[in-house]
Amino acid sequence: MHPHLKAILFTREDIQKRVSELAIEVSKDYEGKNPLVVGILKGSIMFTVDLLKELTIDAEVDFMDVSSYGTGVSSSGEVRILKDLETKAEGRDILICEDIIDSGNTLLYVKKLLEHRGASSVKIISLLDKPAGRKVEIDGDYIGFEVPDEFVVGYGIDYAERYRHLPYIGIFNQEYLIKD
Ligand SMILES: O=P(O)(O)OC[C@H]1O[C@H](OP(=O)(O)OP(=O)(O)O)[C@H](O)[C@@H]1O
Ligand code: HPA
Ligand SMILES: [Mg+2]
Repeated sequence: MHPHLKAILFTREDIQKRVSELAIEVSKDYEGKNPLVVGILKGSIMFTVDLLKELTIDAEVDFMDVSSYGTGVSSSGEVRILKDLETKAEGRDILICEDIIDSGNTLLYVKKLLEHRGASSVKIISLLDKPAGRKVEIDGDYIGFEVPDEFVVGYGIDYAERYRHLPYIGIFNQEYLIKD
């Protein structure tokens, strides 16, 4: 385990197993459709790629980069688009692919935006859900795991851009917070 973590929540194997289960569910629900999977950079990189590899339906992928955390551990509430989709959302069945739903600010913003652009349907898949963090009303349609009210990192998820490379997900030890 990385020395800056307090505990491991989900091992590489736990994640692989759950991603496969989610891919089966998604493939069944989107049978005969050609969904646009929208990965939200950067936290969802590993999840988006691993999920795509296991889908048994035709799917396309595109990415949006949105950010609201900076170097802190709580959402600023202000969501900024750093990179927009290259694909037209209009008329598409969109599956937003996220790593974590915490306050809900990011997903509420992205979901509303894609609906506004005329998507036929917009659903959310998130590997993690932290219900205790919620500040706005939004739910995922597919959730991998629920997590406690702790700051988690690994498998794409960062604290101040660190720990994304870890193949497992754990609880960040806040003794290692960067103080400025
Ligand atoms: O529900 P919320 O409180 O909005 O938090 C969830 C979002 O915050 C994190 O992204 P961040 O803005 O840190 O950017 P990153 O994905 O590049 O790390 C995470 O990857 C989610 O996208
Ligand atoms: O628990 C978290 N960890 C890392 N990034 C996050 N963004 C929202 N919640 C979290
Ligand atoms: Mg982040």
